[in-house]
Formats: sequence, structure tokens, C-alpha cells
Amino acid sequence: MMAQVPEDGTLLPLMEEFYTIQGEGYNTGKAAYFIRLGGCDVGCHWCDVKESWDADMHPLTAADEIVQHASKYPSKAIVVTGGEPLIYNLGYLTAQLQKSGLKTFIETSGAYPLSGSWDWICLSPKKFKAPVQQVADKADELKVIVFNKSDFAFAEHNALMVSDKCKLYLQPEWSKAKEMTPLIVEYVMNNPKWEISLQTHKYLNIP
Ligand SMILES: C[S@@+](CC[C@H](N)C(=O)[O-])C[C@H]1O[C@@H](n2cnc3c(N)ncnc32)[C@H](O)[C@@H]1O
Ligand SMILES: Nc1nc2[nH]cc(C(=O)O)c2c(=O)[nH]1
Ligand code: SF4
Ligand SMILES: [Mg+2]
Repeated sequence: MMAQVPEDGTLLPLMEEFYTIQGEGYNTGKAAYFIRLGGCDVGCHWCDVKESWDADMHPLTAADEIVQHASKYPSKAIVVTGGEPLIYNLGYLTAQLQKSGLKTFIETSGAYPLSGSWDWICLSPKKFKAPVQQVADKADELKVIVFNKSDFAFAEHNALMVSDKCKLYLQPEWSKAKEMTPLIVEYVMNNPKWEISLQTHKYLNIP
């Protein structure tokens, strides 16, 4: 964690906040307020939000202020993403969100230990920095990005780490979607414990 980010989670480097439709995974299609925290060292070469990586680029913001903003929208669903949000202690932020009657959802690579209280955990594991077992145990949804054919074996390896109740998704990497989507379709038809997840917000041209 960066030196100037207090351990108590009351200040967090905020890259952006926006109200949109959850585009991916189990909750696709539902309105949600997104909180995007800066800072990530996982280093996915195809990451679609590389501007988030350097935490120093994003102002330390009071978690209380973030909660105030998040409370103003019709949907109660709040998605915390990044960057890699679990770099930070999310205990304070999620406690305050839940106290305000909001539901807490996280998008994480699982590369750092779990902090915070979550109504929904989406684990998107990466080859570049393996997820910790503690996050895999608690994941409600496993969403593996398919960049090439070897990612099907990587997906099965990660499916062994999650609980029986965890939903399983394969999502094409955006720049390879034309090539990989037909392979995912075939894989899901042959292995129906998996479902396909598309980045629907990109087709809709919304954030
Ligand atoms: C930008 S990440 C931030 C949260 C966290 N660092 C993670 O990777 O889960 C949000 C989601 O977008 C996915 N993602 C990032 N770049 C992508 C791309 N080029 N194509 C498809 N999905 C992508 C990630 O796997 C993750 O599920
Ligand atoms: N609409 C929309 N849905 C999303 N689901 C996960 C996202 C993320 O970047 O974490 C994301 C995003 O950036 N936009
Ligand atoms: S872990 Fe998430 S934010 Fe970090 S580089 Fe990978 S996709 Fe991007
Ligand atoms: Mg995104």
C-alpha cells in the first residue's frame, strides 16, 4: 500500500465514480454506481483501464464523501472496482455503504487479502499475480478473461479454487473478442457449468 494512504481506510485514491449499468457477469443489466479506486500492480497487458495503475495520479478522497455521492442514485447497488481495490483496507468504506442501506459489490483480481463486508464478490483471477485462496473461498462469481486458447485450462484451474455455489463465467478479452467469442460459445455448449459474459457496456457505448 502507498505510504500516504491511511491503514484505517478512511481515505482512498479515487479515480472516478459513475452511475451506469453493470455490463459484465451475473449482475449484467442492473443499474449500479461504480467507485473506481486507483492503484494496481497486477500488470495485465490487455487491461482496459491502465490509467488506473498509478495510485499517485488519483486524489485521496474521504470514504465518507464517496458514500454521500453513492447514496444519491436510485439503485442501491454499489460496485467497488479499480485498479485493484483490495490493495486497500475496504472495511470502513463498505461498513458505511451498508449502514446507508446500500449493497456492496466488488470487482477484484483476488491478488490481495480480502477486506470489507461484501454482498457480492466477483473474482477475475489473473495469471500475472495469482489470487489468494481466501478470496476464492468467498467468491460469488468467477469471471475468467479469455485472451487465448490457454485461458480455458486456466479457467478450469481457477474453478477448482472456488465454492460449489460460485457462478462460472468466461469473458472474451475485448481486443480478441472477434476471435475468442466463437471459441467461448463452443466451450460453454460443451461445458455448461460455464456461462458466457460479454462486456455489454462497450456494445452499448456507456461507461
Ligand atoms: C479493470 S478490472 C478492475 C478490477 C480488478 N483489478 C480485476 O481485474 O478484477 C475490472 C474487470 O474488467 C476485466 N477486464 C479488464 N480488461 C479487460 C479486457 N481488455 N477485456 C475484457 N475484460 C477486461 C477484468 O478482468 C475485471 O473483471
Ligand atoms: N458498465 C460497466 N460495467 C462494469 N463491470 C465491471 C467494470 C469494471 O471496470 O470493473 C465495469 C465498467 O467499467 N463498466
Ligand atoms: S488486475 Fe484488473 S486493474 Fe489490474 S491490470 Fe489486471 S485488469 Fe487491470
Ligand atoms: Mg471496466
